[in-house]
Amino acid sequence: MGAQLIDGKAIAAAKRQAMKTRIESMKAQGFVPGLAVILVGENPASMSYVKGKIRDCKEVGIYSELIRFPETVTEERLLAEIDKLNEDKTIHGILVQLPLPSQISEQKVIQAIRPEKDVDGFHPINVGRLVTKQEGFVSCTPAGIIEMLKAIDVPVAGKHVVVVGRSNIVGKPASLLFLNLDATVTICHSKTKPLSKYTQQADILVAAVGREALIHAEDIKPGAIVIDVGMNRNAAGKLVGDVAFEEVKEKAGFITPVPGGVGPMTRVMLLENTLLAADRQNKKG
Ligand SMILES: Nc1nc2c(c(=O)[nH]1)N[C@@H](CN(C=O)c1ccc(C(=O)N[C@@H](CCC(=O)O)C(=O)O)cc1)CN2
Repeated sequence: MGAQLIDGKAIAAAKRQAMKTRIESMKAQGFVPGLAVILVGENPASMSYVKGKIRDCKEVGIYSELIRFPETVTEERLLAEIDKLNEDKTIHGILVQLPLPSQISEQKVIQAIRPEKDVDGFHPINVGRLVTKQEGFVSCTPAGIIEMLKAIDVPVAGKHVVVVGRSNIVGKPASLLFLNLDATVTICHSKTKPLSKYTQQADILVAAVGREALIHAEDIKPGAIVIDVGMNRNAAGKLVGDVAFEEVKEKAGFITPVPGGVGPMTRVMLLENTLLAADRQNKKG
């Protein structure tokens, strides 16, 4: 029997629909949630992601500003813009699209954003809050993965979750989120040998490495939930994940597609984080 597909696109669409009412009621109370998106350069993928974020904001009724800089912008200029947005009362969330050109320190930029406006959840204060299970912002892709599991009614407590990948954006925060939900977590990476020894034990397997067909059918336990975070272009230029989808879907219990799985959930969680930021800042006054 084949796996059930976890349709991230449909889950995200339902979430956006539900948000519209919430935003209407925020507006009725006299405030409009606002997001500023900073894009440096003309990387086609980044341009397309940013366009999607602005489109999502428009759809649900979030005010958005797109601020663009040339590839050659200085770190100082970028930091000055973030300072301005930190003070702007109409902006509740600030996002700087990554990656940034080499003359700019990503860490400096991330740390310049006020933690209350850090809707990407990348600021060390928000990472620390996740570590210590306090209220903050959680990075959008890991938060989207948890929302997907909620949508299909899969409890996480007591499950063995194996996360392959240890990036600051996905692998590490995903592992912490699962741990905070009482899962038993194993983190694997490029030096884990043999990888399949660990992945075969996973009730929930998260593949977040960025390598096409890293996970094959023999690498998973029958009935496992397989979450594919990979976004790779194959030889034919087609977008594919880290999981060999056609073979793994025959053995898994649930599986996410690429595209249409984790990607749309990443987008919708940015909207959720922006609403959360707006709510918190409105309450503080
Ligand atoms: N500041 C940030 N930069 C980056 C982040 C991030 O969360 N914050 N993540 C990625 C890019 N990203 C969002 O910014 C992102 C990538 C892909 C998708 C998505 O919906 N993908 C689609 C397929 C799109 C395609 O066809 O090319 C899918 O999976 O269905 C959403 C968000 C790096 N930078």
